Amino acid sequence: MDASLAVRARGITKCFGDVVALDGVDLDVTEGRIHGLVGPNGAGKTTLLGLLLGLAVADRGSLEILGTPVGRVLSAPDGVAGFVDGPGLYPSLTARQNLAALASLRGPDARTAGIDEVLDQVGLTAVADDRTRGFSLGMRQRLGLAAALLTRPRLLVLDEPSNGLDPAGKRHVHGVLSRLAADGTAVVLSSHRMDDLEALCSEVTILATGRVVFSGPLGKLAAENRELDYRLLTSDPPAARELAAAVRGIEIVDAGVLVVRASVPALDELVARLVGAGVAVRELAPVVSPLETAFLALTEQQEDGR
Ligand SMILES: Nc1ncnc2c1ncn2[C@@H]1O[C@H](COP(=O)(O)OP(=O)(O)OP(=O)(O)O)[C@@H](O)[C@H]1O
Repeated sequence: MDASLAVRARGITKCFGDVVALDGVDLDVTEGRIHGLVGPNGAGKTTLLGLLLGLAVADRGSLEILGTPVGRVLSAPDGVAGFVDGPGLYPSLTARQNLAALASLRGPDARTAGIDEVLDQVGLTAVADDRTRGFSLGMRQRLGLAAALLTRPRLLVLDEPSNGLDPAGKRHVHGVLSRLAADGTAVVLSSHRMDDLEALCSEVTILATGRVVFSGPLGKLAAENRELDYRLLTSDPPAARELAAAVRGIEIVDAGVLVVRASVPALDELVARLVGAGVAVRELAPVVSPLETAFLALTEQQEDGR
């Protein structure tokens, strides 16, 4: 057993009747890391998160959470908090009353953070005494996060936590999750937003039809020899086009707004030539992120193999 692993899953299989939702899934999540779970609809993400939260048990395989093997009986593992399919809230109670109800359900001996503290953490202090019936999706998501933080979890499990959040809300929640991870909490979250995952996660697991098609550091996905399309804004577009056309390994995809298809070494060569020719590079960014490119390629490969 590896003490630094918050989750160690081996060969996890979970079926619903004839549907194999998870098929021999291995997953390692290290303490203090934010681990992203991605996959097309129906890939098994929510099912896997539900197993981590103790909402269901696997049919086969072994699961250790925070160093303790999970048995075959339904129970929430100690130190784990979070939600799938949106947080469960009482609509007729205020945000503060919802949290107070949850804290009292946990009993006087439970490790519980202060209600004001968690409301402040998620940025809901101003609406603490409003009934949650009128809360937007983003506000409900934040309150769900506050409810999870109430338990001071060592493993936080979140299904699409950025759903419904505006850019400021998303930034706020990203800050909360990053600080938790810096303090040693492991965070596992699912998302369909590749930009969110790239901004937050150090590791990702890609699921497709219940199987892991990639698991590991994000950097490993953005392999340097992979060709991507890059948008290039410079101080002298005609000169940039001419220089791009002359670099071996660069294909001009769009000559209007300059988009080039290149591997990282060819792109480096182009940037060096631009700088050498006195052309300023104002923006250079992949049109589709490395994670999304890898995700699409890996899942298409799996679809083709079926
Ligand atoms: N309670 C259930 N009863 C029957 N089938 C289920 C149940 N829960 C999940 N499934 C099936 O298991 C498979 C995986 O579902 P799951 O919800 O885990 O996928 P997901 O990756 O979270 O999808 P999405 O991105 O759409 O939320 C799907 O085929 C789904 O229909």
